[in-house]
Amino acid sequence: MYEGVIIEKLFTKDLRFPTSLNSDGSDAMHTHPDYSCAYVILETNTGQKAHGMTFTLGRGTEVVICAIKALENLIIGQKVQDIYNNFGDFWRKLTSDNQLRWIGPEKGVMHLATAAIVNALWDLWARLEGKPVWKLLVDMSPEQLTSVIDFRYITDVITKDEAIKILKEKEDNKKAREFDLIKNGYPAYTTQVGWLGYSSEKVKSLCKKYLDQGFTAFKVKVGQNLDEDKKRCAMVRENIGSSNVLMVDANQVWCVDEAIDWMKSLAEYKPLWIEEPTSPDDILGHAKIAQALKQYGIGVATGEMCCNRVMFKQFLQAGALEFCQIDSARVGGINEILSIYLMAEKLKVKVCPHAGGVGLCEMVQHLQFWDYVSLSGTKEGKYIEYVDQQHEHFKTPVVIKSAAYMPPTDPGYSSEMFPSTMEKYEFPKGTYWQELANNK
Ligand SMILES: C[C@H](O)[C@@H](O)CC(=O)C(=O)O
Ligand SMILES: [Mg+2]
Repeated sequence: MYEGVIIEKLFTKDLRFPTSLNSDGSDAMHTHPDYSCAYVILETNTGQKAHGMTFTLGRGTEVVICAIKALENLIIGQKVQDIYNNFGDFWRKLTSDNQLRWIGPEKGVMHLATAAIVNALWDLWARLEGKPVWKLLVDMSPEQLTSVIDFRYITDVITKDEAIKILKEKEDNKKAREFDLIKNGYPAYTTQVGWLGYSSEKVKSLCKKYLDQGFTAFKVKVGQNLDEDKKRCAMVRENIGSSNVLMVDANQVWCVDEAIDWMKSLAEYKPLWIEEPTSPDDILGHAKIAQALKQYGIGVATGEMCCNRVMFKQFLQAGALEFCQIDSARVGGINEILSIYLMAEKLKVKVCPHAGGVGLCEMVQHLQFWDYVSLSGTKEGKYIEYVDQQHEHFKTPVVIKSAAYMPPTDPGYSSEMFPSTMEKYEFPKGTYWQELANNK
């Protein structure tokens, strides 16, 4: 299959959207984010194109582009058959270049670059198979699926054989769950109501807007000022009512003990979780916070900036998170994310993906759909994050009905953006940025 198909070209685009102008996407740590992405287009000798990306916040996207270019020679000239016949081995080659790994390994800018390329490779595979990525994953046998994963460094928690066993145990009702997914979709929560820079009036009216659309779970940003947080949480709680779900997200601003104290003060608003209370690398710190907040019914959520499967492994082993927030544009793309899902399933931790960023909703839905149909087999107590930003730039944007993600049918990873978007928002030569520079 795919005989003679070779990856011939790799293009990159530095795409930036001026979201900081309206505080869209703002939080206590990232007060002025310009939602951006390092975007990759692969082209084969047959003319097939595929699209992938990793999410960035504006400045620094050019550094990720540089790292993607450093990996380019590992991709160009590859026969796609060789990649997909042994994707786990290929993924290891991509992350183990004996010189490049020194500036990682498997973390930081190099791993963001890996994610962008690997996401494009999955888009390509799904297009060649004529399926959306979620269906490509669902249709794989446990043996095929585990063959894409590099189990190095995680066999103390899960081996390939164990993973195959877990997947086999879930095979019986897969068809029924796939029907359910197509009919009812997958529950979403929204963060759109609560970006930190939004005024109280705006938060209030957005609560109403998303309640009217059927949302029952809402996330707000906290962490800059305790009195303001109390007012905001009280107001949101009053607007969404006591039976709906509230989550709060501090985006890493606190020290460990500060996080515990701050959250004790917000406990009366009954948040389901506190997200990223402290440094994303502090596993034992998160464990301490989780332990201290258990009595208040507040769980710890983290993962959107967790750099690789080894860190996730330790978070899971240490009981440092109750909600595991994989991110489709981090770690080394789908191959590595699948290993995190498998560890979370084995250690009975809920996966609630992060999606606050460009294209993250579009991509991550595929993974959570696969998890439901093939792995965890349940949606109970789980949500995919939804933010209502930049969807208009995608050829196949997410479809949300009654606060549920509906599975896409188009082949690929839903990651393709319009050429007109690139003409306008490529930095710095796109028309939007040129006009801005000229008006200055
Ligand atoms: C800077 C991003 O918008 C970040 O605040 C997103 C995030 O933390 C989330 O969606 O969760
Ligand atoms: Mg977050």
